[in-house]
Amino acid sequence: MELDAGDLDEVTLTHDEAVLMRSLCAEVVEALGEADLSTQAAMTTVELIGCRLPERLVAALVSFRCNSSSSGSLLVRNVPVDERLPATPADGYLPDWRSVGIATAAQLMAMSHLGDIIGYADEKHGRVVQDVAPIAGAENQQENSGSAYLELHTENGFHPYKPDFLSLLCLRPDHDRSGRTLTGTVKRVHPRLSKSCVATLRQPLFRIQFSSSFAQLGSSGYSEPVAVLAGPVDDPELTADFHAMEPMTDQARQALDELEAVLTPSLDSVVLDTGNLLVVDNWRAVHGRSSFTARHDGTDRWLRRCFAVADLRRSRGVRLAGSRVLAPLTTILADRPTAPASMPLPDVTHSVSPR
Ligand SMILES: O=C(O)CCC(=O)C(=O)O
Ligand SMILES: [Fe+2]
Repeated sequence: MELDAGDLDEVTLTHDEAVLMRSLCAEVVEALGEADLSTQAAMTTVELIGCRLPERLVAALVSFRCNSSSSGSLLVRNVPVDERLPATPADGYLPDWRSVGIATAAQLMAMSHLGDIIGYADEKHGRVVQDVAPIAGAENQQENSGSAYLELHTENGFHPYKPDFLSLLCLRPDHDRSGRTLTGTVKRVHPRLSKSCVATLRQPLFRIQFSSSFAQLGSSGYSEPVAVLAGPVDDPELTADFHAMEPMTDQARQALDELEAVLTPSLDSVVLDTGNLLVVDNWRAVHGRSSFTARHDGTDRWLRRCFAVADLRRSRGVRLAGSRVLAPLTTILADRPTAPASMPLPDVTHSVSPR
């Protein structure tokens, strides 16, 4: 069997592979029973059973983990999900993961090959698999509960422990199949960026506003200044958010606008369908979503999202022993040593208001 997946953007599981994966999912559900998913014990169970996933799928995930892909994403089709799905959760919060146990196990097993799965106490009660569904009244929110165009972003780019990978598993597409998930990477477009733009994007002249679930009273509400680009010239790491990122100088604003103008026509887009798992390299690609119309009738678009980090030990001090859930961001920041007084602060005199 050819196991070097190379630069692969897509894998479709064969019938036999999907049957094997479904039986492993059932095994995970059975083994976990009533267990709390956000514990190390549950993740060990997932990982052990996940070692037996179809070799072709594991090879693609391992290759993506180590080499990424030219699009910064990997789409896996024909992933098993539960035969009878409950209604799309109207409040974006499924009471019990076991009602979609097969899909949950499938996503966790796949993600366990990309890194260690984590959740954030600030988001959906720290769940390690979260529901992404449109919420009535939140249509225009720049959050995954909205249905308007969701601008391109690095997931939790403002967070000191942002995920290295995220995945979105589709349980239901929207009725009109117009909600397209978008991904974009600088690897594709770097020759089209001007030299001065690249030089500016490599400086820490940008700060990112915390998304609402992470912003608590008393916090500054912004990340430390960050650079948009880092690392290799022809395949840089990218941290961007075209909604929540605030350039701190006029030059930084121009550079971010140039990046957005160059990136937008180059995007990959996919209408995720039932059983499609999209994995995104959160260091190489930004993602977003086109608009769609929600009906709030129990059959709306429904994705489930999961995060993984390459090095779980980095966050040891901000998790309880045996837990995969990171403490609230305000607690993490409050416990951090303050910057030495001599550290120069970026010039914020030309700051512009966020879009
Ligand atoms: O709805 C989508 O396709 C993407 C949503 C998203 O960006 C997220 O849940 O992080
Ligand atoms: Fe996102």
